[in-house]
Amino acid sequence: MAVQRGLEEAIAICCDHIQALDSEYLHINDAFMRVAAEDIASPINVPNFDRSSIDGYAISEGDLGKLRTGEPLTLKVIATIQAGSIESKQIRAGETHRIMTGALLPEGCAAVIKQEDVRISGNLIVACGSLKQGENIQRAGHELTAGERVAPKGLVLNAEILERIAACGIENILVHQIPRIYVINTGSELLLPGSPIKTGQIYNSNRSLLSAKVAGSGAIPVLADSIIKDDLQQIVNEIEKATPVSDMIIISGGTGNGVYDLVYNAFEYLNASPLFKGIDITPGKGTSAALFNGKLLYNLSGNPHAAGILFEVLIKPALLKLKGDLFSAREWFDIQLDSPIKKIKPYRRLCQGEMLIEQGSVYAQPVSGNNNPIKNISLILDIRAGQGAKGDMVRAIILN
Ligand SMILES: Nc1nc2c(c(=O)[nH]1)N[C@H]1C(S)=C(S)[C@@H](COP(=O)(O)OP(=O)(O)OC[C@H]3O[C@@H](n4cnc5c(N)ncnc54)[C@H](O)[C@@H]3O)O[C@H]1N2
Ligand code: MOO
Repeated sequence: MAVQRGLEEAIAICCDHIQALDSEYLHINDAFMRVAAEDIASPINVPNFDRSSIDGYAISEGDLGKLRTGEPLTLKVIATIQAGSIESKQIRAGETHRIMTGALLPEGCAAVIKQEDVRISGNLIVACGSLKQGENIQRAGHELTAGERVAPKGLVLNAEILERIAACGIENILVHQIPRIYVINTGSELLLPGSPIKTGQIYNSNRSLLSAKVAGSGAIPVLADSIIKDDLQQIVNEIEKATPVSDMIIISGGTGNGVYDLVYNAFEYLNASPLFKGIDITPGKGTSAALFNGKLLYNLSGNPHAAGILFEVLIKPALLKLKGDLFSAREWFDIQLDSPIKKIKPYRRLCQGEMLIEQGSVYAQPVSGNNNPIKNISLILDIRAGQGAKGDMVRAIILN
């Protein structure tokens, strides 16, 4: 039987019932923002040869010692080495090779002197000043050694990580499949934006809210074609339609105990395994979840304010788990309220907030409900029973 749960318990129960989606190999150019499904290690040293880190002149071991005496040293330029040249050259005392940044060092090269630091006279250079052994040389494996980990399993592959993977010469990457999240909005009062509205009707804004939240979490929203009326059979049919084509189903509306709140009845009708019915938190206290054919079914409040907050705190952790993302979970942290909550209540509440920086310190400004002027919502605040006065420390997560 489904029971009411605390928020943390509800999150854990949902996460315990799912696992990361299967993986597939993708070409590196198609892997942006996908999640690595295995540790990625460099198969080679990067670079895989000793190279010059500057445009300059290669100095042999013997000539390096001479330079240390402080006397100017004249060397004959006998070659120019371009980056990309794979020809192995040898440098002898009394000679130098002009060498470009990133080019293969000639054998016997002990350091490279900057071209700005030499005087050029025909095919001779005059160098002076002391150089350290290995100066301006990048050794093989300077960036990465063969076998070194470039990206751990579970990491979202951003531009910088993809650059490192490419630098190792890896062409195909094993990544998790992207979760497809089916969004169903129930409510006989709902209309899609663009349709003429009659008194008593409202536009379905949860569809935009939830599909944007899904997309913003790096998953694919799959939207029900139409609005689903508060009708048991319609809800059941839509869940049956959604299950084979998605990895998780989010249904808004119908979490209450009114005559037409039928989503949970649909869960029961379908024999879905109940996970919880109700969460001990406001808003969203009517939120429920069940497991149907291995997929999580969530029922969020129809109230968009509640649906948005519950998506962030309850659904997002499960979505990250489905993605195989082991690193993006948000940590709750403590922050001071810059202004009071409208009404202090004797129970735990979640609310939206803005992060403010004042004189180098960070504060949270609560933003309540749907009927506020649009603000840059950057936080969700967790207000404990009795909290909410200016200066109170509350818990928060940053939205991204
Ligand atoms: N007797 C009680 N009634 C209510 C309680 C209660 O404790 N006792 N709780 C209230 C709270 S709090 C909420 S939240 C709602 C929960 O409602 P439902 O999840 O059943 O959602 P609906 O009744 O369908 O809608 C609530 C509200 O939101 C509007 N809505 C619904 N869907 C959408 C949508 N897709 N886009 C935009 N707006 C939507 C809907 O028209 C309602 O105004 O129950 C309270 N009642
Ligand atoms: O529980 Mo309602 O979901 O407070 O807004």
